[in-house]
Amino acid sequence: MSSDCMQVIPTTMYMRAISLFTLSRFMQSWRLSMAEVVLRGSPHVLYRRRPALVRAMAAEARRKVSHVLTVAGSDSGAGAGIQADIKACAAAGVYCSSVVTAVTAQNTVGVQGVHPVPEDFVAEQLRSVLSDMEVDVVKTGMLHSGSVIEVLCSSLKEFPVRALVVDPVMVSTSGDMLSAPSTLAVYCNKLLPLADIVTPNLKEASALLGGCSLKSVADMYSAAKLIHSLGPRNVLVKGGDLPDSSDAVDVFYDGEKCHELRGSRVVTRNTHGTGCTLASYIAAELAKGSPVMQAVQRAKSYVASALCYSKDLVIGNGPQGPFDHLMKLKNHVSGLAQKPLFNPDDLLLYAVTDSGMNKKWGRSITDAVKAAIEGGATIIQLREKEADTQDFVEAARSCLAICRPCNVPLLINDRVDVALACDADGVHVGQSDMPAHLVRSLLGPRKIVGVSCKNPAQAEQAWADGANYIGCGGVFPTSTKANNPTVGLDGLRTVCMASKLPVVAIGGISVGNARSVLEISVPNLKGVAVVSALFDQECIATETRRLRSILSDVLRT
Ligand SMILES: Cc1ncc(COP(=O)(O)OP(=O)(O)O)c(N)n1
Ligand SMILES: Cc1nc(C(=O)O)sc1CCOP(=O)(O)O
Ligand SMILES: [Mg+2]
Repeated sequence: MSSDCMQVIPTTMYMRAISLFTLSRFMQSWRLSMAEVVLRGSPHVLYRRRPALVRAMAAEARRKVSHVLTVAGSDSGAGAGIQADIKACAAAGVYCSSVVTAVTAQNTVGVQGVHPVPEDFVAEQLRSVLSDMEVDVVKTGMLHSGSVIEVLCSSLKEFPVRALVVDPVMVSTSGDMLSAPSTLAVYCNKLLPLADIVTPNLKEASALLGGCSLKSVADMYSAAKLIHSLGPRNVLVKGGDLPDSSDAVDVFYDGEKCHELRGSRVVTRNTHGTGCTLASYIAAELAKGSPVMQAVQRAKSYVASALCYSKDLVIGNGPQGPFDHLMKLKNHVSGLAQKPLFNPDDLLLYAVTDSGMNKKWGRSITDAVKAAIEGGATIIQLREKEADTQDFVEAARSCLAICRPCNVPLLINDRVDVALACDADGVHVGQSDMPAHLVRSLLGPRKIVGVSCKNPAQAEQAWADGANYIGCGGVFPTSTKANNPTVGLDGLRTVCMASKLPVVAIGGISVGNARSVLEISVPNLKGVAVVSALFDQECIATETRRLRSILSDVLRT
């Protein structure tokens, strides 16, 4: 092939992959004028003159796909291993390539055979993927021998990636050994020091620590710290097998602090592959750019939802079935792709309804919600303390029909059942309502969960429980909520500074004092939540407009 030919073929392919947007951004960064592009004419001429530019443009176009490489064993039953990893990444919307370390014959009964792939062929697969594709994150599963681990470590040195997630698979959930005992030392000495996060279950944590017994959450704290001292940046010790616990408790240690992550235990036989799935989902979230703790929370919440959806699946006759990674694929995943995640800016003017006030002014809840949206409310919460369940569900459905076309999220106060029944956008709970981690696991990862917090400890817990935002109050005294302690502007500032989540201030806020609230100028204070300032007024739309204009004004200055 002539050198001209070699240039023309890749150029045409590259140019097809590049959007006009990418082209214009590159024209800016390469100081290339449109005249130059036009004068240089066809793509292959551009490539011949400025090959580095065209290659960089193509790389930019390619980087748009987040990519996890799983290095693991194949599970013929497809509940765990490579097959689970690919499905979990697909569910997270991330591309997943695979290097197979072993082929196993297994089903819902157990592991009938393991056929290891020779390490030089593992090395060849690694080279094929890593030398060609832009892998963001590598996730490891079954690594059956010390030499396979060594091969992986040297590949990672040659082709560094953004993060390494190590699921130290040594024993299958059915109790079968999946890696030789001699691999342990290589895991500890070579692989763990490279890991961004390692995710052992109780048996694996015990094996990594020389066989100590782990029987309580306190033991898990100690194990997490000891494993951290082996070199990984973060450790997640999974407590799914902890005896006598109605909750699934995991302990996450980031080198500074241990966090207890609680989720409700889903009673099902279909748990085969939960470890692989969790680690892969963490890898997928890291590949998309999530911070580690957020990646762990999202992965936990995904696994909890997948287990719920799979609890009655009947696949195979053995004691441990697989679960359904691509749950609700038909009607849900396509919807998820379009539905944006929670946007903290929506907290700006948070309107909370009150049926007593609506009754006083002779309005329906739908008219009140319509007026608040017309005036510029950015999120609505239905707080119906007295309503019968049936009436509440009906009202929520009618309000959703108003909010959805306006892209205004609708949350339900206290009542997860009502939110589920009408497919609301989320739920707000207080300290004595359903615990936020349960709300999160019942609603799944894509709904909004808000928690009322009056102090830093509650704010920290809300974050660990997987909430999206916190409500902090009462900022000022209020007659809308009885016996509500006031935290004042100082208390609000203290909570905002401690909170890793966005905050909305609540309690006694009105057009007269809203400016002083936003002016405490803490970046994660995103807005104000109000009841009487909007709904105990003659004209809701007018009052909402006044408040909105004050808030927008403070944000501009
Ligand atoms: C945005 C927002 N913040 C706080 C609350 C109060 O919730 P809670 O403490 O559960 O009290 P009730 O509203 O249920 O009486 C809220 N509803 N919204
Ligand atoms: C529902 C609620 N929660 C509060 C808290 O402090 O958590 S204060 C409050 C009532 C807010 O009503 P108004 O805007 O009329 O003062
Ligand atoms: Mg409540």
